[in-house]
Amino acid sequence: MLHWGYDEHNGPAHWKEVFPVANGNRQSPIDIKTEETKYDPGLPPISPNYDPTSAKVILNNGHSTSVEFDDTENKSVLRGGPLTGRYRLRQIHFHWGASDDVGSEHAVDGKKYAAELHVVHWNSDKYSSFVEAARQRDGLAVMAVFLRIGECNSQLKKITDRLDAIRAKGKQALFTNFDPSCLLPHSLDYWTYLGSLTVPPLLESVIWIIVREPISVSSEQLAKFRSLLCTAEGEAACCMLRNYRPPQPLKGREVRRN
Ligand SMILES: CN[C@@H]1CN(c2cccc(OC)c2)S(=O)(=O)c2sc(S(N)(=O)=O)cc21
Ligand SMILES: [Zn+2]
Repeated sequence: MLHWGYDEHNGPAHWKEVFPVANGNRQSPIDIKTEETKYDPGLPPISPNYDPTSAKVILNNGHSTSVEFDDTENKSVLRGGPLTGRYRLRQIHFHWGASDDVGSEHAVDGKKYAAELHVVHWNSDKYSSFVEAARQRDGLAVMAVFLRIGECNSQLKKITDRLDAIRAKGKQALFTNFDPSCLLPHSLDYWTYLGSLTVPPLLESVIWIIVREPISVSSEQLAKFRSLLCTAEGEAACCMLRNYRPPQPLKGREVRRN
C-alpha cells in the first residue's frame, strides 16, 4: 500500500498491512446498539468552553478538511462527561460519503448518517504535548456530532463557503474568530466509550463522546465537501468522495450514556 486512503487499493481493509493495531481491541468507529448501552447516573454533562480567537486556519490535508486551533495554552477546553481534567481543543474535521445515504463513521442501530463532525482534544492536564498524549490510553477526547440531510446549516456555511479556497491537498487559508460550539445541537446528551483514532495511525488513545442529537446539513453543502481534492495542485485531480472507516468489532467494550 503506497499511502493510505479510502480507495479500493489503499482503503480501510488494507490499513492493517501498515498499522497492525487496526485489528486491536479498542478500534473505532463502532455501531452503537442503543439497547445495549448502559445508563450511568454518575456521568455529568460535557462542558465545552471555546475561545473563538483560538481558531487559526482551515486546511485540506488530503484526507479531510479541518480547522486547526492554537493549542499552545488552555484557551479552548472540554471538561466534564467521562473526562478527568481539561482536554485542550486541537482541531475539528469531517467525514462523509459518496452519497447522502452513507458518510458517518459511527452508526446507531446500523443507521449511518450523511456525515460526522469530530472535535479533537488532548489531555493537557496530564501530558505536555498532543503527540505525547496521542500515545496514551486517556490522551485524546473526540466529540462526534452526526450530520443529517435537511435544511442548510448557517453555522456550517462558515466552513463550506471557504472550501473552494482550499480545493487541493496541502492548501490552507486563514480561518479565525470561530467557536465550534456553534456547530453543536441543543442537547449535549451523549454516549461514551473507549476507542481509537479512525484514521492511521489508529492509535488506541481516544475517549469517544458521541452526541446523540444530530445537526442538519443540506445536500448542496455536503456536495461541496466531495469537490475537495485528495491530490495536490499540479497532480491529476482526484475528488475526496468518501473518507469514512466502517464500524469495527466492539470486543466486549461497554457503551455508557448519560
Ligand atoms: C489525519 N488524522 C487527523 C489529524 N490528527 C493527527 C495528525 C497526526 C498524527 C495523529 O496521530 C498521532 C493524528 S488528529 O489527531 O487531530 C486526528 S483525530 C482523528 S479521528 N477521525 O480519529 O477523530 C483524525 C485525525
Ligand atoms: Zn475523524
